[in-house]
Amino acid sequence: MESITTKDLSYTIGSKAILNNISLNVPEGSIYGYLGRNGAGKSTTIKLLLGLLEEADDTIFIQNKSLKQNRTEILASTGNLIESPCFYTKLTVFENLKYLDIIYGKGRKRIDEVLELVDLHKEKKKNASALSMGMKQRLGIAMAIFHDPKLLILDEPLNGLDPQGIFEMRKLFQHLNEQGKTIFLSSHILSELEKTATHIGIIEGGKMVFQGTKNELLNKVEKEVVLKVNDAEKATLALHESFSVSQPGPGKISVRANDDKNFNLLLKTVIENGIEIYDIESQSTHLEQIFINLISKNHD
Ligand SMILES: Nc1ncnc2c1ncn2[C@@H]1O[C@H](COP(=O)(O)OP(=O)(O)OP(=O)(O)O)[C@@H](O)[C@H]1O
Repeated sequence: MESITTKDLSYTIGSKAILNNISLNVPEGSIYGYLGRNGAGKSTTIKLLLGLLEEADDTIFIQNKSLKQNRTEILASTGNLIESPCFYTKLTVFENLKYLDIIYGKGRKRIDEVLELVDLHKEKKKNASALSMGMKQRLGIAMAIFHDPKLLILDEPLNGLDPQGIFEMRKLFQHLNEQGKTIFLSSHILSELEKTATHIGIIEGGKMVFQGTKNELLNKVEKEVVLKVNDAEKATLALHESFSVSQPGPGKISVRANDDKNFNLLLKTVIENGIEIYDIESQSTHLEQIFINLISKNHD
């Protein structure tokens, strides 16, 4: 089942198209990273998903239910964190959760459970204002998950955190995900999502330019293999039908291979043609480069 689907979601402000036919498919149980540069449309999408902006048509479905028609029920099973965490700075960590318990009536056990989950039990007596940035963000998550929602929607939750804070948040996302929660989080930094997300959606200029599993994105990684050989001409001839080959220097050929099988075929072809290999250098395209390529294609 899909946790979130949008069917050609569009949004305009005045005459400006902010989102253009966004069709999200967020599988239940996934950690879905929504990636895009500043101004790409991530926050607008999230505000629409949370009913904070009103969509013109009936195009957003959460757990297969129309958001427009089941807003209260859907929001009751959703937790969210939009940019900075929301809590009372003059109350302690415990008091902030106690306050939520007055609203939800989940009991003391739930407060302890949540404190344990976000690893803030040792800080429960501290004033929220005295927490480190990472701890504040974790308190924000604690507030968002207190009512035990199935779906968490987080806008740039790693923004401003130091490496340790990012590491702890990642651990927390994985832990929450193992507990069955679907996590939809946005970021403008691919490396922030690369380690955490199971699925990735990339948005640029209000349009989706990629959506799929992280492995599908990783499959776009190309290896550039440089071989030092005894006969570069012969190697080029043997490979040119199946590969894009160039000769970067004397006795060297450079070949692009887009997956492990391709790499294996490349070496097999060279060896079967009786060419001697003296050295192999292999360099993968960085995922950031793939992101940039996908984005710039959209501008062509
Ligand atoms: N109220 C508004 N009026 C006019 N333009 C707006 C408004 N809100 C957003 N926009 C424009 O819509 C586009 C998308 O903005 P949005 O905040 O959704 O992007 P984003 O991907 O979340 O970027 P950021 O990470 O910078 O917040 C931007 O060009 C922004 O300037």
